[in-house]
Amino acid sequence: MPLGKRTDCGDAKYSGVDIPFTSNVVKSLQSQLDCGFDFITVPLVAPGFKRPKYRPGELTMPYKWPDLLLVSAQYGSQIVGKVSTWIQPDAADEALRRDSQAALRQELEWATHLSLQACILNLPPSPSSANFAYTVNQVMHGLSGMAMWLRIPLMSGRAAETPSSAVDATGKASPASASGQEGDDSWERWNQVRCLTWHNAKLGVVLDVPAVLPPKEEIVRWYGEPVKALLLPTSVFLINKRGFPTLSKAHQDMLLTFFNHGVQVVLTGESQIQSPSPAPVETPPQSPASAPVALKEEGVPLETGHAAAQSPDSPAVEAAEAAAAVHPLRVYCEYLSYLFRKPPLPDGQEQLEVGYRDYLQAPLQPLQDNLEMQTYETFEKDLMKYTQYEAAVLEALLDRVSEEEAGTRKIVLMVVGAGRGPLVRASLSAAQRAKRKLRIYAVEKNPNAIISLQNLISTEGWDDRVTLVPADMRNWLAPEQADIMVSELLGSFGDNELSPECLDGAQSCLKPDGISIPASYTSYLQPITTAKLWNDVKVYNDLEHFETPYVVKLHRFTALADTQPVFTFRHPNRAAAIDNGRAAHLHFDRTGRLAAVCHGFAGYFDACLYGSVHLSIHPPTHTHDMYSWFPIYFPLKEPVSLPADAPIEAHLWRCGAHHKVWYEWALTSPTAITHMHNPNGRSYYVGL
Ligand SMILES: C[S@@+](CC[C@H](N)C(=O)[O-])C[C@H]1O[C@@H](n2cnc3c(N)ncnc32)[C@H](O)[C@@H]1O
Repeated sequence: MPLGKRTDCGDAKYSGVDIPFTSNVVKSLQSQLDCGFDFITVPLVAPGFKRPKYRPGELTMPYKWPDLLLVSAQYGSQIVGKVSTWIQPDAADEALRRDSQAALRQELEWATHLSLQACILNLPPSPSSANFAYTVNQVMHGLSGMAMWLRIPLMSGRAAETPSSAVDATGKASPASASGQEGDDSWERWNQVRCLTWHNAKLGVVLDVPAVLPPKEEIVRWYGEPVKALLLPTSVFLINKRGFPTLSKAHQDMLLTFFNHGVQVVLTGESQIQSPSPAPVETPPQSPASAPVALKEEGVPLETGHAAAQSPDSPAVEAAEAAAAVHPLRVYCEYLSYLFRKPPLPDGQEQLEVGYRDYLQAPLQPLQDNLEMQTYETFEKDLMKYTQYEAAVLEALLDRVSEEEAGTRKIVLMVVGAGRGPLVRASLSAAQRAKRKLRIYAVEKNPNAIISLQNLISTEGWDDRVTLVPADMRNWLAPEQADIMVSELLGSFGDNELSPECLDGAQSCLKPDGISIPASYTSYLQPITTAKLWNDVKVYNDLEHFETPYVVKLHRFTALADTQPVFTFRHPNRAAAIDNGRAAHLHFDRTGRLAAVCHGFAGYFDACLYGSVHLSIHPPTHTHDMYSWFPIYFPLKEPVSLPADAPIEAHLWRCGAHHKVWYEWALTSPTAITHMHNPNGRSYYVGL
């Protein structure tokens, strides 16, 4: 039974439980399914199993696993195997190394034969993981379904060196636990294996959650990584006054974020619910790593009847014991389900966007292509965008026409790229509010949108104020010049739908002192970790897709540095010779940041419509409640590993030829120089 029904949390509706090796897998599995878990993680081999010494070419002993008791569909959905923990393919000792490699291969092949959902492998303890990666890589290349989950401590050795910012289960700063190896960043060892296996999408991560959480940046670093599950020990839970397990606020927040990223949870360890009923503990909580402690009212699952404070022998505590008697982990499972369902469901728009999370889309080309009805409909639902335009036109009208002139002077306003008319409506509404007179030209080159515009004008009775112009704004000869030119030709990266080229062509229709709305726009770039998107591009197995920018609702990603401004365009552009080519050399400071991998860049824009009115998808200034644009993603063909603190240098060029515009990009520092992406627009360009 899944944790709950939430369309916004993907795979996270599934919870698993870790069990010891069993010779009766059917019974063990059934008991956990009855408790409410969806799958079990279980060792593939009995702990005491004596493997014969490795001899090349010799048949090794079969496992004592009752493989015929379950059908492959159950193996594929309800069982995750765990590889033996003694295995050390990179051990210094030659015999142990050879035995380990043979055993690792053998266990993985056995798991593959069973068609398990996934196999959990321990991160090798030695600093080098090359032999481990070598074997895993070979097995992965023959895999069709099964995934490999590398088990990594969430608390890396690096965090263990900076105890001041670690947070314990009660939410207080606390000395670090020993989960990570001192001085050794477990993320780096994961990265080594991932790089050696060339970012194979079958390789994921399961994170061991410690009682003492590492600093936030350690956790955030995993958001862009392929985390499949959190291993959550029962010892991390606190026991509340009513005898039920609960998690600290810090642990709850972390779990909820990972749930939201589609990450599953696996409960490990024995139940900590004591029987007979736990004594009420009124003293401050003890160390979370030791005995369970009483917690105040935080995180109490109301569904399990715990709303009011209870005495230890009250019916509620008895209920906790009774539930634990049915299955010792039942109350934990119920708590996880409660936590999963706790956050409010996303509202209408957010809910709509869930389906677009981390989904690669080709950017629109409204100049080269004619947009469809559905696309216009989507634009028009974004009320905030038009509210901002209306505010900008209002300000411009008030600045341009004084109170004294208001009754006599008529302003000529052109909406260039009018679509189905929402900017015409916003401009008329602004004029009404400003009490200024307006004559509008609605210029549109899409013959289908022109029909809609024509209908709109006559239905709304705008014929006396609005003139429809079916033309390309770049070569329309206007009967008069405009005071104000309004357009919305912006892409996720500002200029990427060729607003500069279109408006440069149209500005001959603007009076020398005329106003362009937007007045300017600036693009921004930010390096990111996004294993999901990078692997989705890799699936195409060609260069072209790595040299193409995508519009995407970024969700599972980590920002690796602050954004940097890239290109700015201002309108009207009165330069003697207009050149919309640009070259940006970007420097991203990463002082104090952890080692990470860069899978490419996220791009945004901030447009100044007029005066103080902006339209922005740049995270620091994002226009509230506006959702017309998702960010853009520029991938890197080869992900680049970044040492801690190392700055990033990147270059981006905007290039043009007579029929097209394109971007080229490269990362030039710190550790590697990538090739130049998209030379001469060979893989991607925007048609003029
Ligand atoms: C992003 S849509 C915006 C439509 C509308 N203003 C809105 O906000 O819903 C851009 C519109 O500009 C039109 N367009 C693009 N380039 C144009 C050009 N050179 N001349 C005339 N219209 C153009 C497209 O056909 C499209 O209808």
